[in-house]
Amino acid sequence: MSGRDGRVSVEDYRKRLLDGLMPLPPVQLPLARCLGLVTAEAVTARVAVPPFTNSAMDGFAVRHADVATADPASPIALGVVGDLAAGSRDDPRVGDGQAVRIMTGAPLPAGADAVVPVELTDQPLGRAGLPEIVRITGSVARAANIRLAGEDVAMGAPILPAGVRVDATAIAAAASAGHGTLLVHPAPRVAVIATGAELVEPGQPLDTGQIPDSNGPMLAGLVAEFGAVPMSLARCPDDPAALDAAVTAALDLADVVITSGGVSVGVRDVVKNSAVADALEFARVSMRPGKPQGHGRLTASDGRVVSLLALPGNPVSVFVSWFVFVVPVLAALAGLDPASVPSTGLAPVGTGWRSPRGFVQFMPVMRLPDGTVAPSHRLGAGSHLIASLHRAGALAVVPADVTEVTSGGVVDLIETRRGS
Ligand SMILES: Nc1nc2c(c(=O)[nH]1)N[C@H]1C(S)=C(S)[C@@H](COP(=O)(O)OP(=O)(O)OC[C@H]3O[C@@H](n4cnc5c(N)ncnc54)[C@H](O)[C@@H]3O)O[C@H]1N2
Ligand code: MOO
Repeated sequence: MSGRDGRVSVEDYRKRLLDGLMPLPPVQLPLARCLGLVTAEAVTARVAVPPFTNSAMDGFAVRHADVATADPASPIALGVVGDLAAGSRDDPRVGDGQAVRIMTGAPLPAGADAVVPVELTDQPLGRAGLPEIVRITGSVARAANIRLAGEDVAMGAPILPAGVRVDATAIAAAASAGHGTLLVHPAPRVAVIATGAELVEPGQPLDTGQIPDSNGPMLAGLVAEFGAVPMSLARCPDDPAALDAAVTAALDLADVVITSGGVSVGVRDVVKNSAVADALEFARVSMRPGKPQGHGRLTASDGRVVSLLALPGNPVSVFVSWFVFVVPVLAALAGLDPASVPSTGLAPVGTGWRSPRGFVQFMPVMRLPDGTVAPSHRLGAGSHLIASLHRAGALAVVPADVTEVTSGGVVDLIETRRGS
């Protein structure tokens, strides 16, 4: 199914990829397996946080009225009637003229309405026997050093909305509010197929016309960097039957299949010449690099619908296509709003460059010490410049009607570096 592919804008092509794409069916997972996944329902507190009123200090639980006038010159002596450690189930009562020794996090005993830190008593800091009498050498306000039950979050109050990525603090919130599991969308599983008769395993000697496969390892790395699950990495010669077999195998493993190469107008462009192509739509997207693209939805043997994204072969085109098309697809499957990705920004331009009219240009740029950006390679946006791409921390996005990016102006960015 080759022939003339329709010309389409970046925005319209992205819409086609996302049209009707639903999040993966949610699963209930233990908290330890939820990191990076997206909540599939709103989470409310099963228990109040804190679950009971407790002490914020190591010291003595007292009646405020008893110690209101205490100071170093006229300490107030109280009888110690109990000793509460965190986790203690004892239930002493503080009466007039009495105190209970208490540790941070222990439940406030009945009758007490303030906690005096040990520093404002005659007791030694750290390990010490329980005294019969404590002398309070300074006053504290009523309710001082007390953390009220539910003052962080009341029972039944919202903890996490649906549709947010679970990070470490979200896990802590859910745990503290009584949850051991969360209903989340699983991470999309991704299979990668690099096509091209010229490709050899990285590190192997090169015969005439051969190049190392860099797209395959890069895509597998991006899959992992973006919290999806790399399932398989296949390399496929320019043989349509081999590609069809590789895609059939990938469909059974993955929620998304990504191919690189073989989507242009060459006589051997393998993706276009395969039987799989009958289920794909090919387009020339008004962007540079990344112009030739293909996509479709295929059915795995178990009936699941799997998105296939057929990216062009040029390595920088693959990298650009990842951010512009694959990241929103993965976000939609993961349960996120695809419009919220990739992360973007603005930067002043240090060194300007030219951009082709009629195409959105994605220029790999690096940040200079003065905070401005400049192309990360002297040859600019060449789609084959893979060995220098790691120097770029972002892609500058130049609108289709702009032909010159000038030093001193500003430019939109897609941030491409993660975890730093
Ligand atoms: N007559 C035309 N020729 C080309 C056009 C066009 O419009 N008319 N478009 C060019 C553009 S733009 C791109 S992008 C490429 C896309 O072509 P394919 O998707 O068919 O990709 P291939 O031909 O298979 O490979 C292109 C290039 O990338 C290298 N490559 C491929 N796979 C890998 C890999 N896994 N690791 C490293 N490098 C890879 C490959 O050797 C080629 O150099 O078409 C242009 N041509
Ligand atoms: O669109 Mo191609 O991806 O410019 O190199």
